[in-house]
Amino acid sequence: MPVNLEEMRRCSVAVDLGASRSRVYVKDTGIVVDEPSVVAVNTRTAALLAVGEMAERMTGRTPDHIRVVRPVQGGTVVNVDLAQRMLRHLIGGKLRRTRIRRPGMRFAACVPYDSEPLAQRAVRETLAALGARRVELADTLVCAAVGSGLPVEDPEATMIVLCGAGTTQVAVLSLGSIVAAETVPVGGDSLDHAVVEHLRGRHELLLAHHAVRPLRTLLHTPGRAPAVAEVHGRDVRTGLARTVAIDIEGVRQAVNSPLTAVLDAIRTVLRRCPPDLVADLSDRGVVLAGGSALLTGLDGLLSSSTGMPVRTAETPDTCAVRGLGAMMEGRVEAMRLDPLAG
Ligand SMILES: Nc1ncnc2c1ncn2[C@@H]1O[C@H](COP(=O)(O)OP(=O)(O)OP(=O)(O)O)[C@@H](O)[C@H]1O
Repeated sequence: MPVNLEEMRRCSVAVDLGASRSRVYVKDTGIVVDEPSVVAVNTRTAALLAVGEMAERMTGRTPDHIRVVRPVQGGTVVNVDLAQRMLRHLIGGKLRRTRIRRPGMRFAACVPYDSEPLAQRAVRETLAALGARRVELADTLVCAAVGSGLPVEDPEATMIVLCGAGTTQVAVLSLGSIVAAETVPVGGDSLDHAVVEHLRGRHELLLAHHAVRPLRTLLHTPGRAPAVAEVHGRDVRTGLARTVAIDIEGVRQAVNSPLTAVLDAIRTVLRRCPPDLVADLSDRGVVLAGGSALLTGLDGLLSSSTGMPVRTAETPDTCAVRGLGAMMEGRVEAMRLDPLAG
């Protein structure tokens, strides 16, 4: 999906609808929304009870008549109605406070490079309900590369690994387009799942998904992390609350295991690239973006496994929406490839 930079410059609101978080960037203002893509609904009345952070805090704690729903999965809007209502609440009056004129508002949105036409239509429909007269779409990978400060329009290769909640996308870009790309269904959610399964198998302890987050901060480079940590959960057999001392190295190994799919994806993309571009990459290395790029030690793991330099983008979680914002604000110059005369 080639990005039309001319059309992008006419947009005033950029949206990145992620499985984990939704982000909205307003031209010349910056990010105005960065909240979990979660809604809580009363199943009896269909009323929306909470959105964003508030709805996420309700996960796993609701009575029968309240359902916590994620309207976006794997970068695809799976429930257009709830996604519209969620965004309307998250954006609220924020656009009114900017200089954006409502009639004729143009939106830009990023979608996975391999998204189906139906999935693209779902994004357009979602944003139309917010008053978008026109929606320009761009590849999330290209947006994240721009947001990471990569010179994507240059005739040199850049590699980006975008680690989200549900998926990881790997691509080599050159001249503003994707040369080769691969997606694997491994992201922050599967890493959390691996930790939960490890504790259930090794320690017979059931851990709530939100309780995994504090454990991540312990996964520092070997040598500096504590060897053991105390974790509170529920005993699998008795159902009673229990505290166990867990071995951090075991947790680290459990997290590393799904990451082999990411390494395979990197190798596949490299194999599909022309040798000249692979040579560029051995100098330039790989840039990690997406929220899961914040996982401590991920850059070191990928670097030691691929032999290439790996750096994590600055604020990797918001790269994609900031990249869209840079395109809207005209901060990305396309390389002119006009046909030569004669
Ligand atoms: N400090 C951190 N350490 C490790 N993982 C983190 C950290 N902060 C966020 N994450 C993980 O990053 C993921 C969210 O990343 P991101 O915001 O890029 O996802 P998304 O764009 O909503 O998802 P997707 O790209 O799959 O649609 C979550 O799984 C979250 O657990």
